Amino acid sequence: MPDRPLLVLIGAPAAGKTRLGKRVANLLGVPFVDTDKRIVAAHGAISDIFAEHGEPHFRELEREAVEQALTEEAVVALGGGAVLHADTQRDLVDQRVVLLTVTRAAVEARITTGKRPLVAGVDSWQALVDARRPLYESLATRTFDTSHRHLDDIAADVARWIQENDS
Ligand SMILES: Nc1ncnc2c1ncn2[C@@H]1O[C@H](COP(=O)(O)OP(=O)(O)O)[C@@H](O)[C@H]1O
Ligand SMILES: O=C(O)C1=C[C@@H](OP(=O)(O)O)[C@@H](O)[C@H](O)C1
Ligand SMILES: [Mg+2]
Repeated sequence: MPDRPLLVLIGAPAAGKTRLGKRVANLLGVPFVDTDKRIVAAHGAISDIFAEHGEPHFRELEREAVEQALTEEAVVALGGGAVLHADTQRDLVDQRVVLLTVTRAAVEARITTGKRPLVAGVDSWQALVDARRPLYESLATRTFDTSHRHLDDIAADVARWIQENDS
């Protein structure tokens, strides 16, 4: 059998995919792959890619990173918009996909960095999430909400669920 992720994390910007994914990988003793981090390492800052080449170019770079990550035995965190790519939607159908959710109220304190070109503030975050919600939900095997609990506790729940459903 070819290698595949133990888990793929999807969901809105600042839902906690990157931070939670790292913790779950540590608990399971497997590598952690964040597709955005790979894009930045290979091509530079995401805001610069958007500014210089536009979102469609970023989505193609992202697709390459996702395609590679889906061949690795790792916990994989995708960028929030990676699921917009039709090939990625198709590839996620037979993966274990966890959707992370967060409320508007809880996300407000998390989106202050300016590192996400599509998220200028909480209103643009909300519009983006409203548009994507059906897609996120259709791809998810399970959903965990990150609004009110510590990441360590949520990561422990996710890792336990994977160990109980090991296939
Ligand atoms: N459960 C949580 N409680 C408090 N802060 C959180 C929680 N989950 C994520 N964060 C914070 O939100 C920010 C975005 O997290 P990150 O993992 O980068 O999200 P994503 O990868 O989904 O965009 C980080 O500053 C992180 O510390
Ligand atoms: O939702 C999106 O379209 C994006 C989310 C970001 O990742 P996070 O979801 O990890 O913040 C990053 O890939 C880029 O800014 C675009
Ligand atoms: Mg992230």
